[in-house]
Amino acid sequence: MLYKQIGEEVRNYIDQLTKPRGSLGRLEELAIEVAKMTGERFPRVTPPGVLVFAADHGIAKEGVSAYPQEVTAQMVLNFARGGAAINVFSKQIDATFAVVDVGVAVDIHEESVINEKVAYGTNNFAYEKAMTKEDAERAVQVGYRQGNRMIDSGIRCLIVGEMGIGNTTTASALLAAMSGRHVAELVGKGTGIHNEAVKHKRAVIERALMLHQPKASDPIDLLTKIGGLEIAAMAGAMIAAAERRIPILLDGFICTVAALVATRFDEDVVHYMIASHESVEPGHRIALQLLNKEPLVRLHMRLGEGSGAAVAFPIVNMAMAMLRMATFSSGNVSTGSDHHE
Ligand SMILES: O=C(O)c1ccc[n+]([C@@H]2O[C@H](COP(=O)([O-])O)[C@@H](O)[C@H]2O)c1
Ligand SMILES: Cc1cc2nc[nH]c2cc1C
Repeated sequence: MLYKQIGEEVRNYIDQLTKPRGSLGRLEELAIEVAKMTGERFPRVTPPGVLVFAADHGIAKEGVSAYPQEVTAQMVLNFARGGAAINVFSKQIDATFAVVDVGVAVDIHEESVINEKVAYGTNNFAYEKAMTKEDAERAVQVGYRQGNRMIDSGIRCLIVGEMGIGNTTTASALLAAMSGRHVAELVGKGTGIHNEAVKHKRAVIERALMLHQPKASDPIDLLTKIGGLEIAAMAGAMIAAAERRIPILLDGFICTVAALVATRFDEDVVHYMIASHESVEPGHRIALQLLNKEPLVRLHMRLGEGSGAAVAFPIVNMAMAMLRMATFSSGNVSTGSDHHE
């Protein structure tokens, strides 16, 4: 559970720093939140860790993505060679980076890719269950193990990213099931499909939900019927981070849906999450609302990989730096009157 007392102490301390009370806005709240998570009065979020899980989706066969399934494996190789957006952004924030194959449809022959393949992609959930219960559990455990491994290496903030052609369809199905909202409200263009294809994507998801009737409160039932292997692993990694009191910086739509799945395993995990950005994908706003999180930035991004979280990370880091300011007494600055708010 959270260190509420330390949070209060940090709140009072921030009011002694040499600035008008409340003038650093959300940064003040971020410092208090991270202090409550970590139990530290001067928390550090560096170095951050970026853990990308990749997997394929049988539902891609329904023509719901703008790109072919092979792109998942091709992008995994690109991550391994440092050519993706998340590689460039990770370097920029001095992050520890790792990519895990938890369910890509082909074998990946690349040493730097962690091989934790649970299956060669999921089944097409338009017609059958996405995976077995055992595979859903295994994928969560992969994430839990890899999350712990990354934390063991010394990271102080976890960014969980993903790569998986078709995964906005999977994430939309999961979100519709968990939220009870209409698919039409939350479905979007993913990698960039046209309006007619969005209608088709919506119909595919609606039919699949009718077929499977997943239980909204049962994460293994959700993952088994309409889930994704990388989404399961992301949930597992978040559970590990929360247990270890490591702040989790959420990324976009798929990541935030994985976060919701994680809260279905353990509702306390939500207290360790910080929302980074708001993706263009319409379901993202809904998923963030369900977690009761306000994003730090809106940059019209819709890439995934952990990229939005990496972009927002310096803001979180800046909030921790704020705590190193002088206080009114140490800095010889006069305090204001009692008339301020
Ligand atoms: O993070 C997001 O909000 C986001 C929004 C749209 C697309 N993506 C990425 O694009 C891929 C899924 O898109 P799609 O159209 O194949 O379902 C997957 O690899 C995600 O990382 C990610
Ligand atoms: C090229 C490409 C890169 C990605 N990164 C995350 N999802 C992606 C989807 C595509 C198509």
